[in-house]
Amino acid sequence: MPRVLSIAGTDPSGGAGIQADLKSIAATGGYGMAAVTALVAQNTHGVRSVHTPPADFLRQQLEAVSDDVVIDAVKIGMLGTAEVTQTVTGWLAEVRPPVVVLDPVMVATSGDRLLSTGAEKALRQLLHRVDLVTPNLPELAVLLHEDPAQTWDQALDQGRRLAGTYSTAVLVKGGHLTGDAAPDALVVPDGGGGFAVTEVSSVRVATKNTHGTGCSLSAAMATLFARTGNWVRTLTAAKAWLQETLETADLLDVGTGHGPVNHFHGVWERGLAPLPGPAAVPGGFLPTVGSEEPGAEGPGPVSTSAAPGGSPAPAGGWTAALWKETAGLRSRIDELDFVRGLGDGSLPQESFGFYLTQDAIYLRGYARAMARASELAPRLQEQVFWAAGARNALEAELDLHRNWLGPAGGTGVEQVLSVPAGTDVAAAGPVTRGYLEHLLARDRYAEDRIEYARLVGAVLPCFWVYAEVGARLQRLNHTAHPHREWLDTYADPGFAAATEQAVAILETVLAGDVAERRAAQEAFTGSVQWEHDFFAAGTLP
Ligand SMILES: Nc1ncnc2c1ncn2[C@@H]1O[C@H](COP(=O)(O)OP(=O)(O)OP(=O)(O)O)[C@@H](O)[C@H]1O
Ligand SMILES: Cc1ncc(CO)c(N)n1
Repeated sequence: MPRVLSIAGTDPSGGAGIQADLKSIAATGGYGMAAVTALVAQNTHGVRSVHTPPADFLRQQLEAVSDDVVIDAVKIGMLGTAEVTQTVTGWLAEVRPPVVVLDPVMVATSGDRLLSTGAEKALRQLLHRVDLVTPNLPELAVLLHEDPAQTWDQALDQGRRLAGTYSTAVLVKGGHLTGDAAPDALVVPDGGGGFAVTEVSSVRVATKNTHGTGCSLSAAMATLFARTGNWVRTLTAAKAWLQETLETADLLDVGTGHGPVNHFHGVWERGLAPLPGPAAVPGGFLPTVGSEEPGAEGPGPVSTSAAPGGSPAPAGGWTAALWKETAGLRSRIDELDFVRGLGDGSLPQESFGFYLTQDAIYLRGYARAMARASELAPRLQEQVFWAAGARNALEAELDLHRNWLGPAGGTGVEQVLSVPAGTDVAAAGPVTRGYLEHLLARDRYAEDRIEYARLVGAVLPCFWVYAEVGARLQRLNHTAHPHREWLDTYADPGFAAATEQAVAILETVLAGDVAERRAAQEAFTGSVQWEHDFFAAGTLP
């Protein structure tokens, strides 16, 4: 568990500053520590007064930690004075923690100043020493000596200038803009004068309880980066978590002004289940890498770095539980003659040919199920993801079938593909038919959101079981394996990354209400059973 140190001011009402940081670090899977820069008498209405202990005493706090504890990440918040800022800069130079995130706190949500004007110069020096800086729009403007951005494009431009000036990654935060979205973007200098810009947007939550969102987000970023080593993943996960804390903020009853966010709601809702492993992306927010240029290929807009040869991890407690629940069924899949034969290359050609022809029929229906999921998706990123998934099943995966079967077998595939979509396919075996009926049984549920939950559960095993089987079989692989191309497709890191995104969407759906959860769980378990039957049928040409 990463050991994360917050260096910040206090909020005795618990919503911002160090108190928020400790909650955020814990909620996102870190061990939280804290050194206090300033004692702030504040509540949900504003700041009453600030007491700054001697800078030398801050130095003693910092050394007490670093002399004893290995620090995996640092989050810096309110600094208050130039002397405090210089103390932190000096300590960082000696200790060199691996990750430093700076939230350049200048003004509280309430409008109260939290950084003396004389300290801005010292803050600029500190900027050279940090890995990520997370200014809100007014802070971004002050750091650049410019006027605050009025539009998101201006904000991104300013983000690029700040990143260029200080050679540091910048998280541009759109929380202060108006509109339906709460966009954020990571701007990372590429070393050659350019920038990689990754936008992660969420739907703006209608709540006045936003006290401490900036503190909470930056502490979560420090923690999640220590866990993932990847800024894009970190932002994706942090935003998904922050969104959940904002969506449930009104359930708290803390103060009568701008109340705090609900740091632990999602964590507790999931029943204190184990946190996702470093490879998992919790929540349903799918990043668009290079916002200027949406990903054109592959099932998802982004290719993250699932470990080659490993199968995708659950995205959180719900998917972990479901994955575990189907462990018995999945191990029966591994023991099937068909799957063993695929693994050791002994599978007869006719069996593989029969399987591929059935699979070609299946893929067309499967693509329809994903297209329907795209139609019903409540969030833009999911709409894009399922649409891309449908296209990928029809193009990349079907091409594999055509190529593999070659001209002779290909005739069979072309024949089944020439039948109009949605009509009865004479060549479909009973299992193919059954599986497709399960996937496309759309009229059983009246409400769209329930049908969406059911579809997400139903299509998921085809990603997840295949990514797992693909990864496992490839580990057994010999160089001249007859089904190598097939194994390569499903053991591909791009496929694993798409699977991770699909699993993250499933996690979001499962975290919905009981009806959504039940629909997704039943559909998922049903599809794992169908996957088993589909492979089992493959041995009977
Ligand atoms: N109403 C909202 N709904 C969804 N996300 C929000 C909302 N308000 C803020 N955010 C998100 O919270 C994070 C912090 O945003 P903001 O730009 O407000 O920072 P800040 O001003 O530093 O925060 P603070 O209120 O702690 O000073 C950003 O990720 C932003 O997109
Ligand atoms: C101590 C502290 N840090 C940061 C903020 C910004 O919200 C605040 N209100 N208080």
